[in-house]
This record gives sequence, structure tokens and C-alpha cells, in this order.
Amino acid sequence: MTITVRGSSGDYRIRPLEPGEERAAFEVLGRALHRTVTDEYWARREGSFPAERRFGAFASGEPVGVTGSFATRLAVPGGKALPAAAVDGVAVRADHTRRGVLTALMAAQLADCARRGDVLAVLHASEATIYGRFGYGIASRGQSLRVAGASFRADAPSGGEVRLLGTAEAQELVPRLYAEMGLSRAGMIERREVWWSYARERLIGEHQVAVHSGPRGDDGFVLYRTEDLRTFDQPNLGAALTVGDLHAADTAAVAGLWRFLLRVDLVSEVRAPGRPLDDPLAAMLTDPRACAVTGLDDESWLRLVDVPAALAAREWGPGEPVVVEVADPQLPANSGRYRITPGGAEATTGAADLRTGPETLAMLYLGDRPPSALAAAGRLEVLNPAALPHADTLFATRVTPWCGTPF
Ligand SMILES: CC(=O)SCCNC(=O)CCNC(=O)[C@H](O)C(C)(C)COP(=O)(O)OP(=O)(O)OC[C@H]1O[C@@H](n2cnc3c(N)ncnc32)[C@H](O)[C@@H]1OP(=O)(O)O
Repeated sequence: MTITVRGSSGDYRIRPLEPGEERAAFEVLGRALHRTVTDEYWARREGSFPAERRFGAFASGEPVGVTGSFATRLAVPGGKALPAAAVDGVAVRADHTRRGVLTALMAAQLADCARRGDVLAVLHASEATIYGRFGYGIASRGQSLRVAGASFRADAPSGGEVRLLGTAEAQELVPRLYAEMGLSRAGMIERREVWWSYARERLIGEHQVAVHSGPRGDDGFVLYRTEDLRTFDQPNLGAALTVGDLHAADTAAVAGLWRFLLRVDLVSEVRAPGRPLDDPLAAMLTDPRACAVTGLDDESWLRLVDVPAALAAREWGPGEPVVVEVADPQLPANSGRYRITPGGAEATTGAADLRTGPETLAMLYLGDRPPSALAAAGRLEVLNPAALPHADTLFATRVTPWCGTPF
């Protein structure tokens, strides 16, 4: 499948990447992200950048734009994990931007996802102004924590052991433990081999790895690195310890890992970017302000590729039935009215209570924000005001959504 897009200074051909074109396409990405692709760097990345599921935009036979995805499953409220495309490696070369190349790549990719049966697509955005127009919406947010001078309350969970692993052991154990612990929050994705092929070396190889064991065995891990903050003037500053990845089966394991991190010698502060909004740490401390929130940002952007399948698969809260009308010009098969009840959701011809597009639907889908908040912001058209409180309880979820996997 090739699409030709007319540009002011020539045509672009949008087509699937072919084997052998991976490195040239990766260099488009490298340049756009201000990174030099050396032979050594490409050797490390090659396994995570297959031609499969990748599209290129070609000008005079040369790649000038790229987008890709890897297949995964994403957990939705209620615990089901749906087929999803984890979109990554999106770039257009600087001398070809703002001519519609990304728009054409996104259209090709979304059509491909729909054909493959991906119910959802998910990405982490470099800028928050890019993806809404393609039907992606902020589906989970993350907070950055800075912890210093903290001590635990007497009633905080305790127990268990933490041990540090060597790199080889960690590279085997951490992927297995992540898979065994399962997708405990809506928004979490399966980490497939194509993801680990780079993360095993970069994430694990460049971090210290500690594993927590509770009564049932290994139940959490943390990856961290340190950066010396000491100066001649401030010899007691110690190091900043930054958490690169932390997943645990329960809050006792989270507490155990944090107790360990906060006891590491010669460390003056622990930084943990991108934690879930309901991270339990502050509530476990004698001084909750010892755990400061230093940032709050969008974390994952979701696109409902197959709206009927996505709505049918998630769990709904209590409430009177609500009919939501969706208008999706990019994937017209999604356009229609959906009757949502505590027992499920299905297409209907009944009168609509609420009307919106795919971006706002994605913002509601994992329960990150209530419909009333997005209606107040003007993103959701309210045709029947009496339905709004019911929509709030139907869309509400027990657990805060979070992806927790960088890609
Ligand atoms: C999931 C990920 O991989 S995130 C990484 C994304 N990649 C990067 O950030 C790398 C650097 N940036 C780039 O490569 C490019 O600027 C891209 C990919 C973001 C955009 O590519 P372009 O081909 O210029 O986009 P395109 O011309 O199709 O623009 C479509 C629309 O988005 C807008 N747009 C595109 N990029 C941006 C941006 N960075 N900020 C604001 N608006 C943008 C355009 O103005 C245009 O708006 P319009 O439809 O109202 O005219």
C-alpha cells in the first residue's frame, strides 16, 4: 500500500518500511531527536527497530519521515488486556516538516492498526500539541517525586528483604518478574521481547537493580542510578539517586523498596519521575512534605482504534444508562452512538446524552478524569444535563491509570 502526498516542493510516498531500510529510517529519527546514529549505537538499537509495523515517508526515494509501533496488550478498567499498538519512533526530517508528512504517516498507521485488529494505540508524546488532532488523548498522568530526609510512620507496611542483583541476573529476572506480576493498573502494557531487546541493555545495564521479596517470594523491583551532587563548597551533599523503573505487586513491596532506597548511603535525595498519581509513598511518611511533587505531566496518550470493542471490553461503574455519540472522521467506522450501562456498552440508535470526538473519549476511557470535568472544559458536549452525573459514576474507576513503561 503506497499513498502519494503532494507537497509544495515535491511528492511524498507513504508506504510500509521494507527490510533493509531500517537504519536509514532510524537516522531520520536520530536527526529529529538531535542524536547522532553511530554504528555502535545502531548495533544496540537494531533489534528494537524492525521494519515490521513501520511506515516511511519518502522524497525522491529517500526516507524523510517515519512512524512505527510494536504489538502489545494494554490493560483496561476491569482487568482485561486488549491488543494495542505501542507507537514509537515518530519523526519527520527538519527540512520536510509542516507539510503534512506526519499527518499522512498517522493516517497510514491508524488504518494499519485497524486492519491488524489493534483495539487501542498508545504513545508517549514528545510535545503535548501534536497528537490530539489524530484522536489521541491524555489517558494517564504521572508525577515526579523528590524525597529527602524522610522517615516511615510506625504503621507503614514493613517486612520483606531487598537484595541487589548483578547485571546478568537482573536481565533475566526483571523481565520475568514484570510478566509474573501482571498488569495491575489500567494503562499498563505487556513488555514484549522487541521492547526488552533494547531495554534489557539500556534500562537494566545502566542501572543498579534491587529486588524485594515478601512472604510469597520476589514481588517487586527497582532500577536506579546515582549522580554525585558534591562540590568543593558542599562536600556533604552526597548523590541524587534517580529511580528509572519501579514495579511492585503490592504496597508492602513498594514500601520495602522505598525503605531500601532511602537507606542507601551518601545519597541526599531520591528522585522518582513519572510515578502514578496515587503513589502511596507520601502517606507512609512521618512528614509527608519530605516527599515533594516536583512535576505533574501527561504520561500516556491513548487512541481508541476500535471504539465498539474498547467500550465493550472495559468495566463500568454504577449509574443509569448514558448514550455517548462519537464523531471520528479519521476512523469513520467508530462514529455512532454507544449506550453505556453498568453491564456493558453497545451501539444504539437511541438519542445521545453526550457528544464528543476520539481525543476526549480517550481521556475518559481509563478513568483519568470524570466526564463532568471535561464537559466543564468544553471538550464534551452535554445534550442531556441529567446524564452527566451518571456518566461520572459509569466512567469512574477504582485504581488510578498509569502506564509505567517508557517507549
Ligand atoms: C510517539 C513519539 O515518538 S513522540 C516523538 C515525536 N517526534 C519529535 O518530536 C521529533 C521532532 N519533531 C518532528 O519530527 C516533527 O516536527 C513532527 C513529527 C512532530 C511533526 O511532523 P510534521 O510533518 O511537521 O507534521 P505535519 O506537517 O503533518 O503537521 C500536522 C499539524 O500538526 C502541527 N504540528 C506538527 N508538529 C507540531 C509541533 N511540534 N508543535 C505544534 N504543532 C505541531 C502542524 O502545525 C500541523 O497543524 P495543522 O494541521 O493545523 O496545519
